[in-house]
This record gives sequence, C-alpha cells and structure tokens, in this order.
Amino acid sequence: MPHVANDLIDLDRYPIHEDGPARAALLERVRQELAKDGCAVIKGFLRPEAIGPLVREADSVAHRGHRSFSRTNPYFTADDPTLPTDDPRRQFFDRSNSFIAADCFEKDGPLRRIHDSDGFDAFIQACLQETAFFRYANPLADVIVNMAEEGNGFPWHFDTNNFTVTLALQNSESGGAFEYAPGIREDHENFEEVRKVLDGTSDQVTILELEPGDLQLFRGRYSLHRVAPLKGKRRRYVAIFSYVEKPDMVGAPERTRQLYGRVLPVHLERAGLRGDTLLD
Ligand SMILES: O=C(O)CCC(=O)C(=O)O
Ligand SMILES: [Fe+2]
Repeated sequence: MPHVANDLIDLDRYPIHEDGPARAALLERVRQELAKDGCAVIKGFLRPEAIGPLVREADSVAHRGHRSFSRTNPYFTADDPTLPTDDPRRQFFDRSNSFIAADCFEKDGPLRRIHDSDGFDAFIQACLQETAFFRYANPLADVIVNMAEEGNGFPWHFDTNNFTVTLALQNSESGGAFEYAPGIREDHENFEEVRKVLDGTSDQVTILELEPGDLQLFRGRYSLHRVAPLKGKRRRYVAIFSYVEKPDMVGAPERTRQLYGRVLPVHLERAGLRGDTLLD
C-alpha cells in the first residue's frame, strides 16, 4: 500500500515523491553539490515536529544498542612498524559508538515510516545516480541508529563504502561537527596533506554543523572526514540508511557480530555463498 510520511518528511518543501519541477530542481542541486565536493545536505528534510518522536523512539531502544570500542587509523588497517612513526597510517585514534540495529525499530514507528515513505529510495538513488541500487537486505542493518556519547565520536577516516546516507536526529550538547577534506586523495594517497589534517594544520577542511532533521549524502572514499569529539551529557543520534549493489546481500557473520553484537539465522545460512561488501 502506498504510504507517504507527510507528517515526518517536509514534502511541501521537498516533494521527493512526485515528479515535477520542484523535485527536478532539488535533484539538480544535490547532484551539483555531490559533484563539487562529494557532500550534499538537505536542510530541514524532516519537519521540526518529527524530531521529538524520532528521538523518543531512539531513546526507547538505545539500551539494545551494541557498543564497540576500537583504535583505528584513517584507513582501518593494522599498524605497520616499518613505516616512519609520523606516517598517517601509523596514527591511531580511539573510536567508540553504539549501533542500534534495524530490527529494534517497529514497522509503523517514525524511522521506518520515513524509510518506507513513497519515493524515498528512488529519490536517494536518483541523487547518487547509482545504477545498481538496492536496500541492504540485512535485517539488522537496512536502517539503523548510530548512538555516540561524550568522547571521541568517529575519528578521521576514509570510508570503505561508496556513499553514506545519514539523517541527523539529535546532536550532543557541543562538539560533533562533521569535518571533511574534500577529494584529498583523488589521484594519489596524498599522505602529506592527510598528515596536516590529522595535525589540525590543513586549510582544506570544511566544517559542517548538521542539525536534527538534516539529510546528508556523502561520498567518503576519497574525502578524509570525522565527527569532531562530542561534549556534554546528551547523546548524538544519527540514522544511517544502507543501500548496496546487489539485491540479496546480508553481510558476513563475523562483520555483523562485530557491528551489532549478534547474528540472525539468515547470516549463517548465506555465509560463504558470495563475496561480501563491508558496510559500516
Ligand atoms: O555519524 C556520522 O555523521 C557519519 C559517520 C561516518 O563517517 C561513517 O559512518 O562513515
Ligand atoms: Fe565515514
């Protein structure tokens, strides 16, 4: 049955569900921003009155989140002691966060109603101009909430995914800006400039203050980025929507256990049937 979450998504401002000049102009703008620096933001994608219900929903299931702590370099690789100590591949930063898995969110709750709203997936696909584009079939991960508390947030890294689709739900009291160095490793790794970003001396960093209700599309494979350290008691909540290139992908059991602390029968049944793409 068609469903339009007009009470949650500001479809008056952003009519993503119907073809016409307004949708076409929005698409054009988003594509231009993505082409320019790999990042596009649709401010106020949600109506202000949608934020409360989404935050309450996240609060109600936050205790089921899977917390993980790690120390990572920007490339998610292991330490290589043969490299000089100031090489960016040898700079490790603490990361801590908690993923609230997709199956914690009810079908008729606000987060899923947004995801299932008519035209949502098609709009995202059109923005990204991806040809093979499917919702991640992992029942733990098609849409999740990433929760982070006071501390390091998500330190400097390059994504392994081609793109990330996020919806800001709640900010920490301070800190938590999204910072990125657009296209810093387009043709080569550019370790000198990467080192400057890590040192805080680069002039290539754009700082983005996202607010609850903002939708962000980001191509992070070539742009070093981080979530600046978070301060204060309030949790940061961001919803992450995952899309993949093949229709039946569910994620490898080991990786799923790492991210969500558990697996479902489907992960074990499908394990080994095909190559996997990492999603984070
Ligand atoms: O939490 C965010 O805003 C984005 C984090 C990020 O960079 C990622 O998930 O790869
Ligand atoms: Fe990222």
